[in-house]
Amino acid sequence: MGIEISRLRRRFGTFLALDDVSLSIGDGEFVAVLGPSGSGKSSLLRILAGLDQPDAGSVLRDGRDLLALDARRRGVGLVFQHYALFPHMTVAQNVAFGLRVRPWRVRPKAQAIKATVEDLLRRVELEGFVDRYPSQLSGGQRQRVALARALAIEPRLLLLDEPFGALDAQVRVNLRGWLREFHRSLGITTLFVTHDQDEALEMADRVVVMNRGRIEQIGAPEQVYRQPATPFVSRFIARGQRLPGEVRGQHLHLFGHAWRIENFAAADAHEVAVHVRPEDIVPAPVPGDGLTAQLLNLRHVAGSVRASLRVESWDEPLEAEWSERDWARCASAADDRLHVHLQAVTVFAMDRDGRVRLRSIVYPPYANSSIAVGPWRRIEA
Ligand SMILES: Nc1ncnc2c1ncn2[C@@H]1O[C@H](COP(=O)(O)OP(=O)(O)OP(=O)(O)O)[C@@H](O)[C@H]1O
Repeated sequence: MGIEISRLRRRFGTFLALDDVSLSIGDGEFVAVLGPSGSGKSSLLRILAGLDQPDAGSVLRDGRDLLALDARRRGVGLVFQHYALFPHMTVAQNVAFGLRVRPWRVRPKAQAIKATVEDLLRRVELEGFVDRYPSQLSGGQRQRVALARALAIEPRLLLLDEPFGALDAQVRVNLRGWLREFHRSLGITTLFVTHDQDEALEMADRVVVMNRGRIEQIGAPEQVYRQPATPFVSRFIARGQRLPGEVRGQHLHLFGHAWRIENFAAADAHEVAVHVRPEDIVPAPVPGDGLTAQLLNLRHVAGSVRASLRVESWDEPLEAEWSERDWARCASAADDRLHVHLQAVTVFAMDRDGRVRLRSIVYPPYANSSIAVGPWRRIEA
């Protein structure tokens, strides 16, 4: 049955940190909550953990009111960005803490606690570290101890708030794969808060994208990346960049091409936004074909090529990203001029209130510009 979060609202003074947030989390699911700083991610986590109360809304676990339970009785394991390990306790004592402080009637025997600690340290691959103090561990090791400590109480829900936030880039990347595997072996329902797109897309079963206290989209990583529901998701997840597209009459006009628009209620399109991802601006296979582009600068980064371009007469530089192979193919381009194709663009149609009503992903052909734009997908408010 899992967890049913319904219409949560949290206000700080006049500021709405959570605005009507609803989300279902399946049993054993790994969900990432992704959003920029201040979007409400931690506020949501704190309410689930029992560290804060919402002003409105409900949270049910297996049909029961989770918010009515005291934080200690929620069966929630918590890991924060800054290791909250007790510095004066050894690794083993830290991991055992949650069990030792239980009322004596439900406290396991010392031998059982020792066995649990050993088992957990083996799982987090720190079995030789029982007697060390936190100051004698690396950042990544401390976070794994924090995870073992959170798991000692056998939580039904694991809440991770930027657990790798304070670690350096390489350690973060290593721990991603490790945590993903770890979750697979344990199967505990997990909510993982991060502002790092790669981290969320690589690890989670589903991603919840938040912005200004609201959920913009919930979906599988591939889905939020390929089919963003809003211009914000497109920008934040896929580095979508705005193009000078506009709807006039029954056509979408973009860089001198006009595509006929089908099944499109003008009332739904007070405004349109046309976005392109960096990897969808590709060098044209045939010289002279496609849109003209001026190369503003070029960087070679870890096997790919990142270029800033001015396309046609559009003032705003566009970022493109290619493989070295694609770049080699068009490197014959004379001086700083080349031709590019837009392989896919996303068109959002907004109503008068700025709400996205329709979205279409368009694969513009260059030889034939009479293709209709569509199909449109209705975006539910
Ligand atoms: N106790 C509080 N009093 C007043 N405002 C608060 C309080 N807690 C959070 N806020 C505000 O609510 C908004 C959401 O905060 P929250 O910590 O949930 O964001 P976040 O998405 O987790 O950000 P970050 O990635 O920076 O941690 C922020 O603008 C923050 O300043």
